Amino acid sequence: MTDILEQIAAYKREDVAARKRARPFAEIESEALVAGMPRGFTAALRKRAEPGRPALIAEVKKASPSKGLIRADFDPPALARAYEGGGAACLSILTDGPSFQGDDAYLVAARAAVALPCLRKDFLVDPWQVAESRTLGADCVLIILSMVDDGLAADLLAEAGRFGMDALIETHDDAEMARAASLGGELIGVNNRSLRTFEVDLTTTARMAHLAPPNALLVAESGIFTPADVAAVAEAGASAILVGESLMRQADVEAATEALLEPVSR
Ligand SMILES: O=P(O)(O)OC[C@@H](O)[C@@H](O)c1c[nH]c2ccccc12
Repeated sequence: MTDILEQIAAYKREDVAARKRARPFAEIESEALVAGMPRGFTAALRKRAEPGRPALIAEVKKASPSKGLIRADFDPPALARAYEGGGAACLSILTDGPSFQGDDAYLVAARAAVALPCLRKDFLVDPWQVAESRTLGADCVLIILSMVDDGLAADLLAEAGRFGMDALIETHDDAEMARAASLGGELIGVNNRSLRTFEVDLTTTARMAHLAPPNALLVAESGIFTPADVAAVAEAGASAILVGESLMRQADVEAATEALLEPVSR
């Protein structure tokens, strides 16, 4: 059975092959090396995180394979400014077209509108994409362990480091957390949503947090809707949260961002 991850990996490999033909590695690499200073992504999260109050990575997300269209009125620079004003520490911008209606231009435009570090949210299957991400302004890339083997993950991580970028290593089960730890990941995410079944379970973070290396910064990803959800993953050990849908569905994104980060009294 081919699940969605395999489908995505297949079209990404084709897409990257085409992009590479247009811009060989030596060319994209030299562009990446002169693309300016990355904004420290992990550093910004560390600076913002407080005990019981995780730092927010706010996601610019138009649509998803599980939810379809999430936000019709979609203006990446305006959304980026709303997130910044509402207290986000960093942004995540989806650039995958086929599954998420993202675009490379959304990353460029959103980053230009704010001072926040930006994650390029896409599916990496080739180190060439890390260099490309830097040319688009990305300060951080995503490495989804369920899509890559250890050798490729290590190459992607090293490539990010070479360009001064951070990498968010995404896990979904105990075995992947063990792989993230042995890769020496400094920024490790637990996706509460299975990318294979789309099932969301917020307790995934709590079940896996104790396996994260103590020096890593832990990010709880997906399915976070309320200040109580934020408090629950913070209690489980997350120092940062990655939130898209729940904020994208609000008319006033800035106010919703502020409200989500409001501490809950218990
Ligand atoms: O919209 P949500 O449920 O708040 O989730 C955001 C983010 O975690 C999610 O978009 C995501 C996490 N990992 C991914 C990998 C690929 C695509 C998307 C994702």
